[in-house]
Amino acid sequence: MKIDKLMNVATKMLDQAYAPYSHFHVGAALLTTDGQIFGGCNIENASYGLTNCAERTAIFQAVANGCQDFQALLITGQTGGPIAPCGACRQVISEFCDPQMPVILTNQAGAQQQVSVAQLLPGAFSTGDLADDK
Ligand SMILES: O=c1ccn([C@H]2C[C@H](O)[C@@H](CO)O2)c(=O)[nH]1
Ligand SMILES: [Zn+2]
Repeated sequence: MKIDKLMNVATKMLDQAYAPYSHFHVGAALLTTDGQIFGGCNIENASYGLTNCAERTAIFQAVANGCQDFQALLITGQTGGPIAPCGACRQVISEFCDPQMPVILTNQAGAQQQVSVAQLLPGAFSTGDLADDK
């Protein structure tokens, strides 16, 4: 897998982050099954709750460009250890990525931890749960 390439893209994304409130920059890089890479950064708002995380920016960017098949996601930030995606991102990742897809959690100091989508959000609410009600 192109982990080095994903790390380069995610690291470049740190410079695009719009984070005037937290000053905490996050970058993500999403690899499609056909080999394209979509980057994402966090984008904050004066109405704090409207903030969009780097992971969701990358996924939405890919979907808006016609890609919904993914093989890996890498996330990086200025954390002490591997960065931990928030609950909202875990839910959105679960919507678009297979439970077994690798997610590589990193920081800028060289930490790297690989987990699966299922490990990030065990028992995720999904489209199948909606059908149960009908
Ligand atoms: O995995 C993460 C964790 C946090 N953030 C952003 C949201 C906010 O802009 C800032 C501080 O929470 O970092 C992300 O983009 N991804
Ligand atoms: Zn998030």
